[in-house]
Amino acid sequence: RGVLPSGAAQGRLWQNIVCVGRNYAEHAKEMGSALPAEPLFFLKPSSAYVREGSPIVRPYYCRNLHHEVELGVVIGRRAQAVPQDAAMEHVAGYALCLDMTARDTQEECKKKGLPWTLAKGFGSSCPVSDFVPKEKIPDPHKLQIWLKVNGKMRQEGDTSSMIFSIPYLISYISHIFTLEEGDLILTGSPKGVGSVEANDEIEAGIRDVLSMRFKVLRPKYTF
Ligand SMILES: O=C([O-])CC(=O)C(=O)O
Ligand SMILES: [Mg+2]
Repeated sequence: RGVLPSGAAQGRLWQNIVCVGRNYAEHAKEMGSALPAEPLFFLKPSSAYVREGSPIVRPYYCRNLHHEVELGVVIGRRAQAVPQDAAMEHVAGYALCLDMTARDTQEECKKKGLPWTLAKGFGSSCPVSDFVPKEKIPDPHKLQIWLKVNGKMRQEGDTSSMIFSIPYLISYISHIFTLEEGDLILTGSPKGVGSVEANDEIEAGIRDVLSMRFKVLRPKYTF
């Protein structure tokens, strides 16, 4: 229906954060990864959200914090084992998201065959923009998403280049677990991911729709 998710309306933001990896061929290539035959998923805790005005904090164990700009899809209605052709009825709208990644930690996890939680799920790893109701986005596969660091363009991608489409992803995920109102799906990063340092300013946007800014802080604690 395009209604604002109730949690978001109360400033509580989203629920589950489901991330898709390697959904753009050129990003898979820059990471040295093979193209996925099936979608790759991981989760972030809902406490990973940050909104504009709050900083992105590099986790203490990370020496190489990377930005990834991604289109977020906000679920508006419970989706359990939905077919692709009905999947978009479960979408309330969109948000721009950053999948902040401890890249050095992720490399270690990959080498050891360990899960990516430390690399992807730390507090403030999911900056999100304002909610955009779906009525404002006639075709989510025709959006240009971009990201600048300190005013310099780093990422420019077109959502038409996604390997797996939004209805395919919703249907696929909904056959694994139930998606609920307020859940957010990060649809993967285009190429151009790279490092950010303390005090850098990240600005990102969906062309002609919105933009957002976040500052990067050094870790509060070191062990
Ligand atoms: O860490 C990665 O490269 C996987 C990922 O999140 C993406 O492709 O957006
Ligand atoms: Mg990502």
